[in-house]
Amino acid sequence: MPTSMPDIANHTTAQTEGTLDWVGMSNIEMPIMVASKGESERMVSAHIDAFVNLNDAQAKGIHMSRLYLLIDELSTSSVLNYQTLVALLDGFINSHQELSDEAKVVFNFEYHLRRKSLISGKEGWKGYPVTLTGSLKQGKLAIELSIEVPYSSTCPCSAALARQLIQQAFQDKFASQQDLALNDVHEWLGTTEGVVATPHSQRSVAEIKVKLNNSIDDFPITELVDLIEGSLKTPVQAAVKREDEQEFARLNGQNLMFCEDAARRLQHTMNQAVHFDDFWLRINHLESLHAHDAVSVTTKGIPGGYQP
Ligand SMILES: Nc1nc2c(ncn2[C@@H]2O[C@H](COP(=O)(O)OP(=O)(O)OP(=O)(O)O)[C@@H](O)[C@H]2O)c(=O)[nH]1
Repeated sequence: MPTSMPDIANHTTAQTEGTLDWVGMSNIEMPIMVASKGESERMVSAHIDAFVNLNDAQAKGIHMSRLYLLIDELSTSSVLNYQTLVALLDGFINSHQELSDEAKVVFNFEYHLRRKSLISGKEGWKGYPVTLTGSLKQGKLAIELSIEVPYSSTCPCSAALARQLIQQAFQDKFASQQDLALNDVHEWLGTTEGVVATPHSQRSVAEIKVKLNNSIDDFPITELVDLIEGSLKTPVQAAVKREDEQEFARLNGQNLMFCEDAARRLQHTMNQAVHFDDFWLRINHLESLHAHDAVSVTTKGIPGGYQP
């Protein structure tokens, strides 16, 4: 490297002095090997944000290349797990000794899991948007896992209204008949005149964030997905045969929910999951009745924890 190259970051001072909360890079694209509990390590295509604070009010700027190269080393020679995420944050701060004492890194990626069909025994891939965030602020480490889980929700109000129409249609059809033949009713129920109305369902998304503590070695991505899908009961499906679709219809009918119901279910489940220090969740029902969404938000509610 020629010795005469200007080094603005080191040899100039700020035009206007001031400390900054975060300085760094956003949307760095890199392949990253991710270690998740119970899964083989796998490569994901990550979009990464990397930051340190700028504590020196006069310094021109941080050394972005140092942050980039530390992440690059993780990408090419290591695996992302709890320990390497913490080491990365330490590396950010150590590489900026006179400038920074806080660090933050955010990994966004799609994580694919094999998911089983409801009845047929088939399997298929489902991709879940995952965000892993690590920060070291005032010596305090925070590691957070957030995930989005799509599912189906059927409106309980619409179901009740549809049932009423079905009852009315039954009345209209059979009220005048003296001897009701079981076969006639059975056959009629199998027609669109019998089930004259169907409730509306919607693609819904549970967004959930959890604080991880250092008792965790590997990121519990699958565990979190299983908890959420097991609680809601109607996750969207990958491989579907007719028997799976029928079971999905039954599960939807037996798990009618407003966005409040879904949030309370997950709240209950997450309160039982003792090894997550804190949680935040947002339920989004992408309505098919309305053009807008029905939304509910809740947290564990611990002092100093997540805010709604
Ligand atoms: N701090 C800062 N750097 C930027 C920005 N935009 C681009 N860069 C570039 O990031 C590059 C890397 O900066 P440094 O990490 O200081 O590079 P370097 O001086 O070769 O590396 P060291 O010798 O380790 O300090 C420089 O070429 C900067 O111009 C910005 O907004 N802020």
